[in-house]
Amino acid sequence: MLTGMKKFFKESSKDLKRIYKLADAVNRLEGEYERCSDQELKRMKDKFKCELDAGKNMSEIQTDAFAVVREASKRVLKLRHHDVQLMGGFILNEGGIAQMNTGEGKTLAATLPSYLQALEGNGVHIITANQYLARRDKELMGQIHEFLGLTVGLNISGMEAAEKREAYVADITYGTATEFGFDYLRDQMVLRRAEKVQRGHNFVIVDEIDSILIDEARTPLIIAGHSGEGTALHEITAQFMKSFIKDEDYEVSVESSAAYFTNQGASKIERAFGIDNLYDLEHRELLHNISQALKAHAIMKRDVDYIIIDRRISLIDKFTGRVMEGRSFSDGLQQAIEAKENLEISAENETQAAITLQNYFRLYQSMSGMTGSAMPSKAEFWETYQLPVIEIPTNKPMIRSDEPDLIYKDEIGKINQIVTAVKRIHEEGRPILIGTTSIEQSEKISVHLKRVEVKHQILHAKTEKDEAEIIAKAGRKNEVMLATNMAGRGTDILLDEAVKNLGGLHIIGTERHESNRIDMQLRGRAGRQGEPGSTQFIISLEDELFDYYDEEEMERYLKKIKTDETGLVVSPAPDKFVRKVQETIEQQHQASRTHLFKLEQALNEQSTIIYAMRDRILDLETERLHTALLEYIEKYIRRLVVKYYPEHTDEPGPSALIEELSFVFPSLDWQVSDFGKLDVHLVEAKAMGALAEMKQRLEIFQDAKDCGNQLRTFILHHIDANWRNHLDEMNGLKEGVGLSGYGQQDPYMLFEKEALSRFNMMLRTIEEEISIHFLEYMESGHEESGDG
Ligand SMILES: Nc1ncnc2c1ncn2[C@@H]1O[C@H](COP(=O)(O)OP(=O)(O)OP(=O)(O)O)[C@@H](O)[C@H]1O
Repeated sequence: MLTGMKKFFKESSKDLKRIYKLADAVNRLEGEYERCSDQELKRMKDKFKCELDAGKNMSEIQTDAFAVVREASKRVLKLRHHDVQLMGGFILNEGGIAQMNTGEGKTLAATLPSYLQALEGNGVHIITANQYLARRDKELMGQIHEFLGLTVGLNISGMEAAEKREAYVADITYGTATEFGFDYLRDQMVLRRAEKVQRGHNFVIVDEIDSILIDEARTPLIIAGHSGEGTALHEITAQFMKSFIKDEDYEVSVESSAAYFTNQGASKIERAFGIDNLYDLEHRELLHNISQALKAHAIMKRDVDYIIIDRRISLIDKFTGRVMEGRSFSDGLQQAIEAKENLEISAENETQAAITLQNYFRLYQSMSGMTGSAMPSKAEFWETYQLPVIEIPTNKPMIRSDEPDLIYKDEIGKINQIVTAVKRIHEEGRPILIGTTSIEQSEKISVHLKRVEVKHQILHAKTEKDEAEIIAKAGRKNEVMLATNMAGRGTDILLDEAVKNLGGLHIIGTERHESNRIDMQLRGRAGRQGEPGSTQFIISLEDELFDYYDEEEMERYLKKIKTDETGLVVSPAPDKFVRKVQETIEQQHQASRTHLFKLEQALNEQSTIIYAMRDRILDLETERLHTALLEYIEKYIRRLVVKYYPEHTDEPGPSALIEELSFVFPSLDWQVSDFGKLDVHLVEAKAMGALAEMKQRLEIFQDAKDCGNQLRTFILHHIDANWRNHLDEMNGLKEGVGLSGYGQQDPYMLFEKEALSRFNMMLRTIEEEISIHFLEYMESGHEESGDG
């Protein structure tokens, strides 16, 4: 039904009419539910559930359910859902993306479909942009659901497994995408079913969905284990890089965030390490290590890409300005940065499980989302995820004034203008939010504001613990807040009444972001709920954004520009130029997302197979586990027989077969002379006879205490170890696939083919290892465990 509905959604305007009518129907029910007592409202849950059990479908009860939630909200939070919020709620309920302007109250809109969907009892997940919002929304919106008799859970990082399980059992669970994704990955590594924390993937509402499916699309979640590589080399190469000079020893391509050694640089390394050719295969490890050291030295910036807290590196998400919980740089880069910063070097990691956020959300029966900035990516949402975007009108007309950008030739002109603008608006008493793209930049502007004695608060990843307090003050008279993108998506700055009369919050953007959507989010902190406000970007052509743009085109433009005496670019059409740069960069990003998405698909399917295989082992009872084990061994034996007695040859390979079989059945005394004369069926029969003996031994083994679980661990251990190896191999394979094709062939098809063949090989290796090690394991007193 959902697919049909989504097709229907494509015809957006027709849809809007239909949704209007539904909202109207809810309005007509208002009087009826107003007359209900609190208890009666609460009991509606049971009534709806009965109706669903009796065969009604959700669309038959949706208007009543929405009316009930609205009534509860009026009583509990004193907030009455606007009609546009009801409309957003219907879109979400049907698995679409509701484009609702910033500040329209998406959080409250989500309470409607989450109640309705939770009635089925399979759990609803609400994904917020960060943990601060998850907690805020759970505590606030949760009151409505609890009032209506539902349970509400909060899932945040650092919780014990038992607490997480409790959060997931709730009817509605709030949390961030990464936390849900990591829980899923951890669930794929448990050795007992009861250790899992999630209970399935039913219905999810993703707030700020463009942030998750677009901005974060290129960052996978990775659970890494230690592989225990040495650290000394990192220290040596980091030290060595300090003497390297840009454009002499290495070159930087900002566009692709990469740095390369020049010939001179490579020779320097070769001399220092006493080798002939750095690029020889035998120096692969050194080359890899020193390339990462170069990246750490030349590309990765402290207080931009990462911060150091308690002598440890934490990654900063440039789209949200927040620390990326639980993530570290992969492939030795983390260690290279630690060495550069003279920190203790952590053990190098090997991928144990990985998933991209998009693929995680594709696990759900139904996904829906909301955001104030979906429209620019409407086509991508449809093409990649088959998610329709429906634009919901605002409740009140938007009166915010978005002033044209001021574009300066250089940074000095820009900062002067920012300071002038802040002083002028500050004198009027209006609160100001200055949005920056990094901690480094915030600190720079802070110095200038201090010089002119403008008091200000600073919000960024290092001051995160004070976030709620800083935000609470930010809408008051005379307040100036300097913030990274942390004050972006979801941040709700409440204005004092006096401030509304002065003209509301003024926002200054100090850099255009790589994506216009992020600019929209920053502007969206002002003019919420029809309130007054204004915004303006004050930028310079020296901003980082322009580093990503084609160098020659940039130079050509710079030659043509005319500026006034303050350095403000007046022609030719600076705003048009900036828009073009931003669009070009967005297109590049989209191409690379599509590339990654295609590569991920093969691996995603394989993960599904492996995880299903694990789940089967987790769920089997001891006796069935034996059968499963014998099946593995039987398959392996049959494959061996076919291998050495291929169908159409007369020349069997008995001695090699016996050798391989003797790994599985070491006590068997088979002579080559017995085999040479036998035909293939007899060989197979004999091997199966040995298997039957093994079955008997298993039965004895079965009597031993807890043997079922030990056996489970044994099998899972072999599955997991091979899967980890495979993931590692696939990472290498992915790197080798360029955006362009090889000759006439489609690179993705080649990749898929290779990925499939390696996967099948891995499945065979799992059977082989289990077959070969099983007897050994039984004889060693079955003590082998899953950690290794
Ligand atoms: N029906 C309503 N009546 C009155 N106030 C409301 C209503 N709905 C939401 N609000 C208020 O509007 C403000 C904005 O709400 P919220 O932060 O949920 O917006 P949002 O759409 O999520 O914004 P963003 O896109 O920035 O995340 C909040 O202060 C909220 O309390």
